[in-house]
Amino acid sequence: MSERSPLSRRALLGAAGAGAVAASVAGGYAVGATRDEPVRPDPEAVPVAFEGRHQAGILTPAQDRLHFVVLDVTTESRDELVGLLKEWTQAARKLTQGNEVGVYGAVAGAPEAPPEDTGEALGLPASGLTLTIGFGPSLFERDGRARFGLGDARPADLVDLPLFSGDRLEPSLTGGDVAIQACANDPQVAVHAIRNLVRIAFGRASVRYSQLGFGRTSSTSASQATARNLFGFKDGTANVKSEDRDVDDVVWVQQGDGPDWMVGGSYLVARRIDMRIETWDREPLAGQEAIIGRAKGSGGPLSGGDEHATIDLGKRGSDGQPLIPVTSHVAKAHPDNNGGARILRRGYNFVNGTDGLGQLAAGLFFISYQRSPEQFVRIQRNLAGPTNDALNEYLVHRSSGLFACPPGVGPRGFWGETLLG
Ligand SMILES: C=CC1=C(C)c2cc3[nH]c(cc4nc(cc5[nH]c(cc1n2)c(C)c5CCC(=O)O)C(CCC(=O)O)=C4C)c(C)c3C=C
Ligand SMILES: [Fe+2]
Repeated sequence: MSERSPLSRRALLGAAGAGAVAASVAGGYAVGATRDEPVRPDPEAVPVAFEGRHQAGILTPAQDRLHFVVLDVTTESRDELVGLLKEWTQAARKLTQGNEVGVYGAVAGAPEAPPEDTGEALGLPASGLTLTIGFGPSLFERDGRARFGLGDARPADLVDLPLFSGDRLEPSLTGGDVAIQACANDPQVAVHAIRNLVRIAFGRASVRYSQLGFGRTSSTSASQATARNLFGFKDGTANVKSEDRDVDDVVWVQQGDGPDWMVGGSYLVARRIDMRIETWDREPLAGQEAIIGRAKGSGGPLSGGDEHATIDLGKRGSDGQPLIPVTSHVAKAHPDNNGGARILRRGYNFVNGTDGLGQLAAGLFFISYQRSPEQFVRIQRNLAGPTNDALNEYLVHRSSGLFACPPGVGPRGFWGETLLG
């Protein structure tokens, strides 16, 4: 046994505190707590449980940082794919609990060999790290040919998302076989996790693209304050929350929805949406608010009230016009205008430096989870296009991906066991 195993990275370096409060937290709820008693995991000390009925990182209160990676599987051997998923799971178990990858980790191995763990998270706590995996349509079938014997296992609605009006997708940022979402309250912890998982995949899968994110643009628990996006608006106010009565219906695949291996799982949509920041910044305040449909300061709907007041799409001003313009983003995205469709948003701001014109290469890495891809498609169809959502003038959708996230794993299970086990 290595000298540090099974201690956490922080315990290894002698920092106090982390181990003492290592209470187990399942998906953001303390063990024994009811669904009505959300707890806010201490971002520094308390690891989020890796095992459970559902994968963590979906209903878990959204952490502050993201590293999202999409990979293509380069082996065509089912055994090698299963081997990779098992190794990833073993590493993910350790990483999410604040431990190093491998038996000897970063510094306890043979000096002649490259370390098993890359080491940049030594001394850092688990930082609320969650790792969530999803499988793209191309893992099952490519160019009309089944892969890994999975042809019949592909859920009928796991197909590439349709091209929406106004989409300017870059092929290198679109599709992909496997997505892994790392969320943490420390960016170095999220980056370390993805770097080590990618390293483990060497020879079996290669990176298609990855994206760093900061400043969560959605809260997923009523215990969280609403953060702001790069247009300066509170984002996530009307999001589905883990405490909502109907959250299971919105997010988790149920028996009878499709293949049994997805029961307890969820569909992940990822879209890199570039935001025309400089153009937006020239828009007067009242114009910005009319485009969103909410007040910039409080986040309250333009129909009146504070941030969490109910939106009244029918309320009219003295001029007879709806107080929330019909082309505003919230009007177009509202369930009442989308056959009741709702989604759990879990996106992040990003800035990829500046473009060739000196403008911020920034936007929102949109992530949503839903029981069926149709929920997202319905809303996005209503938003997309120049004559629909007024916000579109300031947005460009650059990437698109749909991934089937299997249910959670048990103590001896592995990621994707219900599909490939
Ligand atoms: C297809 C789904 C959605 C995309 C894509 C999307 C992009 C996007 N949104 C904002 C900013 C805000 N969105 C807000 C609300 C909101 N957005 C969606 C869906 C998509 N947004 C929904 C379902 C809702 C809730 C509608 C409702 O029921 O009221 C808000 C308001 C605050 C809030 O409720 O979260 C803002 C602000 C940006 C900047 C963006 C792309 C870059
Ligand atoms: Fe939105």
